[in-house]
Amino acid sequence: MTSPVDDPPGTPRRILVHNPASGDASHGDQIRRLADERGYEVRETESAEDIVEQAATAATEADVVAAAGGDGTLTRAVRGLARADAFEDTLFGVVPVGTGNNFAGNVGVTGIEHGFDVIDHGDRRRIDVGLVNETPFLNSVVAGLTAEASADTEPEAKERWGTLAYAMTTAETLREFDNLRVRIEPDGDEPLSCDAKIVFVGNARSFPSTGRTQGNVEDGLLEVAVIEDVSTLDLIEESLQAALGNDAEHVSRFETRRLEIELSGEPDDISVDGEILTESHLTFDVWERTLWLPVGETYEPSPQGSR
Ligand SMILES: Nc1ncnc2c1ncn2[C@@H]1O[C@H](COP(=O)(O)OP(=O)(O)OP(=O)(O)O)[C@@H](O)[C@H]1O
Repeated sequence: MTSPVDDPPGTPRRILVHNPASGDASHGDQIRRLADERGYEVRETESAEDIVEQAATAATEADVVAAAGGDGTLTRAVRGLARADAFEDTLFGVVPVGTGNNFAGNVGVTGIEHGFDVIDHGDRRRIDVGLVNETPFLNSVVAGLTAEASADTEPEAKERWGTLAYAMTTAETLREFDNLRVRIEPDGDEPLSCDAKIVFVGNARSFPSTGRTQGNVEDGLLEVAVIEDVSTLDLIEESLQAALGNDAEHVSRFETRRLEIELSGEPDDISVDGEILTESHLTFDVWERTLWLPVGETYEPSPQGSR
């Protein structure tokens, strides 16, 4: 490929951080070919932590840092940009080669070649980055009954139902679960507290209320859906209703910048962009309109039904 020293002056330097294990791991040749044609240096990652490190290093060397992977890879690459304090002058490109590719879908990137095209020709937006316990996330965090089950959720179900697949998988486990304590601090409003079985916190992704899963990712707010303390059978019903686009009785929705969740007494599993972490207390925040991101044609800044 073209070496950076051969580039004419003023050519932006481009690095693609590639997770060779994402998805079905069959994309290596295509990624290298397209990257070469379009002037990217490809750096392959070796582990989850290596994604963060390689993206952080790339951000100090390049103007465009693209990540080829699934949601877990993209989130970690953004953590790398944060570590390098590089949001101001780095364009972040998305090349979807994962299983679900939820984030790519929500920003209008539909495939590998399209991902490269969007970096060159897409509108450049500045989007929010969510924070959970000071760690950046892109899509969503799920705490409660469903998070533990999410690791077992089939990729196909994940793609079809999104977050609801977790609820449905959980329903199969039929086990007791202590409530979560949730404290929401809406801007300019009194804080409010409630108990919940499941809390969904979305940034680029919303808990469907009208069937649409793209969240508003430029409003500085997280979309919170609280599923209250209902019996497991009610929970299944609620999940199905929500999947059908109906608002369900036990689902309360909020938009807020700040939120705290106390897990039930001891550390528990939560799902952060599909990866399982173990925590006992969650504090959320938002870096508003921070990440420079080229988006595809179907991206909508304020999608209907994303509340
Ligand atoms: N060589 C590697 N480099 C980086 N990560 C790797 C590697 N091998 C395995 N992994 C694992 O890949 C995970 C990230 O996978 P990723 O989310 O990109 O793909 P996916 O799960 O197929 O897609 P999606 O999240 O969109 O469903 C990391 O959490 C890490 O544990």
